[in-house]
Amino acid sequence: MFTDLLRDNVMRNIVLVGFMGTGKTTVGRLIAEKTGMPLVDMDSMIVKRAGKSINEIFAEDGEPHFRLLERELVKELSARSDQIISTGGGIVLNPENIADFEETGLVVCLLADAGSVLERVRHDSARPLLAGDKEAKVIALLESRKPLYEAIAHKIDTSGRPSPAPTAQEIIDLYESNSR
Ligand SMILES: Nc1ncnc2c1ncn2[C@@H]1O[C@H](COP(=O)(O)OP(=O)(O)OP(=O)(O)O)[C@@H](O)[C@H]1O
Ligand SMILES: O=C(O)C1=C[C@@H](O)[C@@H](O)[C@H](O)C1
Ligand SMILES: [Mg+2]
Repeated sequence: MFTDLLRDNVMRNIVLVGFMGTGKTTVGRLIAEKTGMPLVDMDSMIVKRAGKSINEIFAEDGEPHFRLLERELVKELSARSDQIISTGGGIVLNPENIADFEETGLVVCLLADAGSVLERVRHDSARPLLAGDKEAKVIALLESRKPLYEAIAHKIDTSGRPSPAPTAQEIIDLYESNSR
């Protein structure tokens, strides 16, 4: 009985993790469109609930407060099923977040090399951790977080892929083969 419940629930969510600019939001949106499952973009939900931007949360309340908001939202979302969840890039910083998501979903890590990330986030100033010398920050942060992203079992390297569509389809195929 218990194993039946576990088996029924184990692949219910699709959770996208990865560094900034790897395409979690964009690919999540496409998967939601193709499958009809609802999308929860964690950054957008945090912004909506806080009533201020991520830049404002970091500047006014500090990064530790943002990580707490993320942690609370992970607990809430991992208790639900049948959603696509696009996480923020720093979700891997707390291993409890990944453990919780793995309980009820397929966790997929999107990877991209520094050049591809820079190309994708070049004109965007909504990411406080990349303020200032964007190139230096991407290279340093990507390097320091690499082991955390590499530790995720399912990974897709999106480097040099001009379109998010093949990545979305790959994830849908993986989800379907894991749900069978
Ligand atoms: N192959 C690709 N896959 C996904 N996104 C791509 C790809 N090529 C270019 N992009 C573009 O990269 C940009 C950044 O993607 P997106 O905002 O989805 O990243 P993210 O992983 O959600 O970042 P963050 O962690 O900061 O929320 C988007 O404008 C998207 O259109
Ligand atoms: O990689 C990170 O630490 C972040 C990524 C974004 O998605 C946002 O969650 C925020 O800008 C922090
Ligand atoms: Mg995003």
